[in-house]
Amino acid sequence: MAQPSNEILLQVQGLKVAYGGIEAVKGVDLEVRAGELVTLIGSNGAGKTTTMKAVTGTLPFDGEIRYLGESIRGKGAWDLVHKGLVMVPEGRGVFARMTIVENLQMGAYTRKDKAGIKADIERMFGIFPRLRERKDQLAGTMSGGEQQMLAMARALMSQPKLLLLDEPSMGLSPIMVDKIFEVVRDVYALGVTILLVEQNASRALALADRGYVMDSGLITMSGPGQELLNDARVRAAYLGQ
Ligand SMILES: Nc1ncnc2c1ncn2[C@@H]1O[C@H](COP(=O)(O)OP(=O)(O)OP(=O)(O)O)[C@@H](O)[C@H]1O
Repeated sequence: MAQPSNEILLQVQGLKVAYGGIEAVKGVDLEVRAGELVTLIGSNGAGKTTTMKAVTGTLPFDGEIRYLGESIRGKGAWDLVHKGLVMVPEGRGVFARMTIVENLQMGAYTRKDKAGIKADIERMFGIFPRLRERKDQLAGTMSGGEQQMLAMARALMSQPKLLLLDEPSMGLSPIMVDKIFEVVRDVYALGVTILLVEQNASRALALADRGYVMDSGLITMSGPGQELLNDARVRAAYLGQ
């Protein structure tokens, strides 16, 4: 398993985001270090996706967000993708009318190394055998779980330094949820740093080095994944126990 280092890839301090007059994020602090798998859990409407959107440069915000030690303020989303900050959004967003191989090639658009891209497509087929079986199929005709795998593989093609996954298990059957969490674990084991947003708190905390609990726009608890998993308040509020 990847060893967390001391290098802070992402640092969020006093983050506030409002939609019109409504504050969705009210002062969030969090950080992700190189090699970590960190999860952000919380119920519907807690502000998780809004936090991710601010981090990826797609929403205006108050407070500070630093990626690789530099403020992201004024940097466009594409700029951040080029620097390795890549998000797989909720709802996946694969290119429906392109094949799986074409989607993977699109994921590598920031790269010029043709041989490396070809080798990485093979590597993705190793991690996601289902995609190899269907490589010439149009992405829009794949199942929800297959599209989620493709979205993750496409993101990995850009060789991210920090991969943000927004609710990858949402809307999937229990078997596919198992598969997706296995894949998240495998990708983490490859050494990719991950910030995983999830409503499936028990599965996310079981995998994560550290977790943050978000409620009504604020971080209410944080700590090692296992510790949060065993915490009575977390169990009562998010695990139904
Ligand atoms: N574009 C928008 N305009 C107005 N309000 C919004 C917008 N997007 C989100 N919100 C509101 O901001 C709050 C936080 O939403 P957000 O999507 O960040 O929550 P979430 O924790 O990701 O929830 P979920 O798990 O349901 O996706 C919610 O009250 C939501 O209704």
